[in-house]
Amino acid sequence: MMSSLASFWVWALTINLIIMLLYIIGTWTHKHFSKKNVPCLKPLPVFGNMGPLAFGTKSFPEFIADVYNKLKGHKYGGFYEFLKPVVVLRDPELIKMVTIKDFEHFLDHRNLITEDSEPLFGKALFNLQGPRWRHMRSTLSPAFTSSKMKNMFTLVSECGDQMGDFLHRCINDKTMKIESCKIQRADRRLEIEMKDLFTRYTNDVITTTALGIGCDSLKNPQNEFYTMGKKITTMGTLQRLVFLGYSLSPKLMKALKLRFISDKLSDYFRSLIQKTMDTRENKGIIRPDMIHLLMQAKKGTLKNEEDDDANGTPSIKPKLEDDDIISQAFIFFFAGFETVSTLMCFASHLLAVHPDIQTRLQKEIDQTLQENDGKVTYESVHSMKYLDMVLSETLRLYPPAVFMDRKCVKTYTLPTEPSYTLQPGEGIWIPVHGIHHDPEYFPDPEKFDPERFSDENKDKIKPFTYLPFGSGPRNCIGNRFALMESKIVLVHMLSRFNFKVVSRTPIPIKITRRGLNITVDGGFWLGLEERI
Ligand code: HEM
Repeated sequence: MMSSLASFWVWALTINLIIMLLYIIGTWTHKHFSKKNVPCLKPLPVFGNMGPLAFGTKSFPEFIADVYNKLKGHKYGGFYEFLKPVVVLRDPELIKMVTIKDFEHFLDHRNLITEDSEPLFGKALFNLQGPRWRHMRSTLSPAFTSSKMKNMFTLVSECGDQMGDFLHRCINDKTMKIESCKIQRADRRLEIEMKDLFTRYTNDVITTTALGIGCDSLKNPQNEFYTMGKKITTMGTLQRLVFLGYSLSPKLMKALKLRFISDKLSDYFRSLIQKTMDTRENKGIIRPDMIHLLMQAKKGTLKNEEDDDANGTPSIKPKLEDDDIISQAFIFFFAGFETVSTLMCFASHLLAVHPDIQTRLQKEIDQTLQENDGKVTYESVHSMKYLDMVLSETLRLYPPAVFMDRKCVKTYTLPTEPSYTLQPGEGIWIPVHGIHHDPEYFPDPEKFDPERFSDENKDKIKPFTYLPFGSGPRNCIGNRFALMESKIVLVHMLSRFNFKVVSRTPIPIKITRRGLNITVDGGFWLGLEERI
């Protein structure tokens, strides 16, 4: 009896000690901000302030807006990414300092994924650090100038046209098989899950422009590029856990060999690009696409018209290795597949729900096409002001990148009260979704109102409160391409079809709490009918 009582107490003491130890470890860093009198969110042991993401109780945008709103009244505040203290910037002036004026202190994104844990990601521009990032960014920038966009325009426009033709046939030819895509016939119209449709479009655009491979993912719904692209970019529950694991401890994830992308997928991608480059090299094929520009960058012959010196001598960049090229093509694919299709889903949904705005946009498109003999050209697409306003407002309401980050690389004292000095390695979050929904900057923030971006109004937007593509030298290198691609598909679609609300259209929109992709549960269903 005595011995079982003693062993009970030994067990109870041991369990208590373990709980206390875990508590001490799990809250070890959680006094970081309060000790410095910095306003901060109240953390939970181990999870810090990541609970809503870890437990799936909030969607990613809701989570970011919540962090932003809880720090209301402060220019910046503290947040715990599990055990890691992170500074959240709220004030536009501070965002300007960090992303532009004092950029030298915040050159890098936080590289949770390193080159040795995930080589394809690690070597890609987004993850590169310091001088290697500088070199790669200046090497790749010439691939994204207006003149290069103009050269790629036709390739992208062909994808938009191809999609329009396919949908036209779907409506008119009842014998045509469409089972593999999420498209259903209903009388003289189609009901379409727009995420499925637009990821097929972005897949075709990115395979033709970044990989140099022509593809028709509507006609050939199971093509391997689309299947692989979906696998790479779907951030489901497993990827969400891996992402959270990397936020908690990149070292642990590396030791456990847990990756975002399986070896099979990364080997597939690597050999695809390598083969394309070899074929181009051996057969002397030249095509106006990104792979050609990357191959020029590899040879050091990619010319940046804007960099030429005063005598007109072309500036030549240093050479790159095959692996560097493969990683950049991969990040273009990754970035282009998901973000642009997300933007297109929200844009088409908002247009269906606001038929007056849709009609006004169609009028602009019709008139511009009429003035250009019905042709969709680079100049005509870029001359459409209302189109630009509609997309800008969509990016405000639903920015596909809900937050951005920076890593401090040189000690920096924030130029505000309370004083706080960031040490090298410390992270910063900029809560884009929260800022875009702040009524102080965007009155009636939940209203879809393209007029905010009209010529008369756009200058009233406070600088550094509209950040869909980030800010400063580390902003999105693909922003021109993304906008061009989105404008092209809207022109092709709206010149031929109307977007309509159907019974399955999610109203109001509820962004999913599962996974990390910004999408809606049940899908972005819309009706599509031909214009008469
Ligand atoms: C609507 C579509 C897109 C959105 C909303 C978007 C947004 C962003 C944002 C917010 C960043 C971080 C910026 C910062 O930290 O200041 C970024 C970086 C980046 N984006 Fe995009 N992006 C889009 C499309 C694309 C496309 C189509 C490409 C490539 C073809 C691309 C390539 C990149 C790359 C390579 C970076 C890293 C830049 C660097 O670190 O120097 N993005 N993007």
